[in-house]
Amino acid sequence: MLTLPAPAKLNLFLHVIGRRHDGYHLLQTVFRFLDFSDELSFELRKDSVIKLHMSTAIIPEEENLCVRAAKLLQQESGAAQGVDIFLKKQIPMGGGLGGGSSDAATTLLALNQLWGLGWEKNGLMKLGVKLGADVPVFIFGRSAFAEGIGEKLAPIELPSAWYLVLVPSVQISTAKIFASKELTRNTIPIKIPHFPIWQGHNDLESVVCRAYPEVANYLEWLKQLDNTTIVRMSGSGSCVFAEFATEIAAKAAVEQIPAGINGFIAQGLNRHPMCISMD
Ligand SMILES: C[C@](O)(CO)[C@H](O)COP(=O)(O)OP(=O)(O)OC[C@H]1O[C@@H](n2ccc(N)nc2=O)[C@H](O)[C@@H]1O
Ligand SMILES: Nc1ncnc2c1ncn2[C@@H]1O[C@H](COP(=O)(O)OP(=O)(O)OP(=O)(O)O)[C@@H](O)[C@H]1O
Repeated sequence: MLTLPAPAKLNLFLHVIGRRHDGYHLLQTVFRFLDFSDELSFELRKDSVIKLHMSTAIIPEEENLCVRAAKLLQQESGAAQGVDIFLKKQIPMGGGLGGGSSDAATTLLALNQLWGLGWEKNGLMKLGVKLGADVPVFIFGRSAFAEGIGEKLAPIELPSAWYLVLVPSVQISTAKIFASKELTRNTIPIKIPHFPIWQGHNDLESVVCRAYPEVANYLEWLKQLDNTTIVRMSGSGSCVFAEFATEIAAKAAVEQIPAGINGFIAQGLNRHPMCISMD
């Protein structure tokens, strides 16, 4: 049995700078991993079946991104073996933390190893983007500045930071937010090496806040905290976060969360937790 983490990510900013002919949006964003993860275990099977095991089925098995990733890799590589996948979810779904994409990436990395395929990272990333725009960065394995639809990645080293993440009770469809008429799609492109992250913004934030007042209220609450360096929404929401330079400051903030609001603190990582075995 091989057990591996699938970490959450934050988009420290997310600028929408245009749109492709197929409707996908051109972005500029910074991805950062968190030490807050789902857990996946993999066990080889004697037959070619791909089977998912979860304590509570959140969505139909064949729609789960782990199963879709495993089937796609099996199909593209011609692997004859199957696998039992055991998934423990911790990352909120539809929260903008990339949980489904991270589960898919960990599955591709694990099966490349277990099935003895020997694919390079680049090949796995190209396969990954077919499953979702957020999948490649989890295979890339480093904090990154991303362009294109989120798949053109350049590594960056970010200063150490802790994050208070608030989890509104709504799940948000990424496709719906990108389809909004109100979305600003013409943010002026920036040159990342010289761009201060705190000056960035998330173009999806105002669209989400209008449709989901709970998200707007959570952001307002974070903004009144002391010692924050950034307060923003991640991805297409619903989760919002505040960045702190020290763990002490993040812990002081988490203690102030009003009853009934769900949140957690996590450290920002510059490497995917599997990175040591991946490189
Ligand atoms: C918002 C982000 O999380 C930021 O990292 C990602 O851009 C979304 O990545 P994801 O969840 O992996 O998204 P996908 O599953 O590829 O796309 C879901 C839907 O969002 C829209 N979409 C997604 C990414 C992108 N760059 N432009 C888009 O317009 C498309 O309508 C697509 O059908
Ligand atoms: N293993 C999985 N974990 C979570 N969601 C999954 C999984 N497989 C498929 N999904 C589907 O994908 C949708 C988006 O899931 P996810 O939790 O990754 O959203 P997200 O964090 O908003 O994504 P992103 O930030 O990449 O837009 C879910 O609503 C669910 O229908």
